[in-house]
Amino acid sequence: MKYVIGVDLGTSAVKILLVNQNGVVTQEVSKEYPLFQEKTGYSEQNPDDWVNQTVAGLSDLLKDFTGDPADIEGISFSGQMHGLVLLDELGAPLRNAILWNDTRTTAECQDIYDTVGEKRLLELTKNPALEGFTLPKILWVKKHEPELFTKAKTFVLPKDYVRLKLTGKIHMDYSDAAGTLLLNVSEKAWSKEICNLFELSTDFCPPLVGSHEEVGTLLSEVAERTGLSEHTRVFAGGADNACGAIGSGILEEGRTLASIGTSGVVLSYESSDEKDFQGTVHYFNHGAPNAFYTMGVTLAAGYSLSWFKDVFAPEESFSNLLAGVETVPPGANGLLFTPYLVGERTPHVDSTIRASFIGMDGSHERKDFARAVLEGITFSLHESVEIFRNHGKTIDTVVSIGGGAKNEAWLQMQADIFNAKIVKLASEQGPGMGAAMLAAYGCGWFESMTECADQFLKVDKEYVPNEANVEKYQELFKLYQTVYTQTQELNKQLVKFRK
Ligand SMILES: Nc1ncnc2c1ncn2[C@@H]1O[C@H](COP(=O)(O)OP(=O)(O)O)[C@@H](O)[C@H]1O
Ligand SMILES: O=C(CO)[C@@H](O)[C@H](O)COP(=O)(O)O
Repeated sequence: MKYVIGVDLGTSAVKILLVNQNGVVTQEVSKEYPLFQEKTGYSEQNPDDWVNQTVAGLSDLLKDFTGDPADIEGISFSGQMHGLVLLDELGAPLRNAILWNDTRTTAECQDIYDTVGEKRLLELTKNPALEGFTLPKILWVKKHEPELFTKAKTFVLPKDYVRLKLTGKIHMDYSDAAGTLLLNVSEKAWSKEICNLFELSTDFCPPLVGSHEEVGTLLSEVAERTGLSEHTRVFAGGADNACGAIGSGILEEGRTLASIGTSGVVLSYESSDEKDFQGTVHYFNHGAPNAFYTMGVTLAAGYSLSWFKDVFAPEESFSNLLAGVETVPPGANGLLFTPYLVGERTPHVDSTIRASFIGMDGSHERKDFARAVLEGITFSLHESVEIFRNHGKTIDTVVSIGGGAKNEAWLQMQADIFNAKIVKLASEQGPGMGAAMLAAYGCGWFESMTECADQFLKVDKEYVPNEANVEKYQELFKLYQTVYTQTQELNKQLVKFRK
């Protein structure tokens, strides 16, 4: 039997899947790394933690693998998007990576609008200037750490750094480059116009490749440390949401994905770059050749639940924490939660808004709070579903992946809040599966990504909306939406009291 490996470099951990030619996940390893939040709005990771944990994970996987390592034909990557990894001329990181959920760059986003113009930026990149994207982070380092910036030879995104250390070769794929705000998304080329306006030489941007393209083989010392064969073929891989889409079969018009990792996204396939959402949702290149996707992003989706667990039940498992939420009625007995722990992106581009619990009552128990957190996260994702519906998309079926697909009550809640059928696949690890599928397609096992999806992806269970709950949630969603407008000004005034 032949195998491929999908490496998903998430924000909480790297998750590695060994997948056989039938699409069955035969082994899984996960290794965590820390997140550094030195100040409010800051979010960083050490790029070498990613590499060390990926190598350690691959080595654990190979220790338990009973076959011949030469049968593992290919490996590919999925990675948290947008994170800035600045490299010196030797390819060493000059500082910690500044991540997608770091919102320190509001001033730099304004600079981008002032310099490029809002309309022109949308024409070139198909996206607005958002704090989480990479160009604002580059400009922040240029302004605040000028000496360090003079040593910067190039930049990469998180999974590109790991791939660089595994192969010695530097690349960035289109689906991830789309989130930098330096790519002309339609032309699939670095925008000379934007680079010139910010005095960035085009050498500063790494060579571009397609997600399924072969970029080399493993360095011999990496093969030795992991137990993999030196001949393992390495394929570029893609942005985690592009890979999540591939790993969930979002490969044709009309397909929708809800992914709840650290962030949460609602994503829709686009066969062309021609639709106009006026920047209300992100518009990126897909990991599948010549396709696109649109998506709305909740910054703290799974992160809200992990935060709640870390603060109020640090010793307990997620399943313990969520035990009993199904016995609490919709609306959590009058408790609402908004998940703005690190600010928000969709539909409110706002780096100063913070989360709220509204309606706390002396009778509330922990399970009411847990249900309110799940509902708040799901309401936030529903804001993106509504944007898509308001632009004429039909959303009647949604594939759910990530943490949100690990809990039955949460899956049913998604069906009731989105008022759509929710599909849970055999593996909820969409991005890792998508990366494995890119390697399988790259190895030539299939004629197309769709053929690969037909073979690899299996439906496990479907959840249909409960009419009575749908009605209750429609009323609650309107109340949820007013919390943002009612707390926006209050949060601005609280900024000076934050860390
Ligand atoms: N058993 C569970 N039930 C519900 N949610 C879970 C469970 N286990 C993990 N999660 C959620 O999933 C999130 C992690 O999802 P994952 O896709 O691995 O994230 P990332 O790719 O960002 O590292 C956590 O933040 C947590 O909130
Ligand atoms: O910023 C975005 C998308 O624009 C995030 O979705 C990141 O890509 C992080 O993903 P996870 O760690 O939540 O998977």
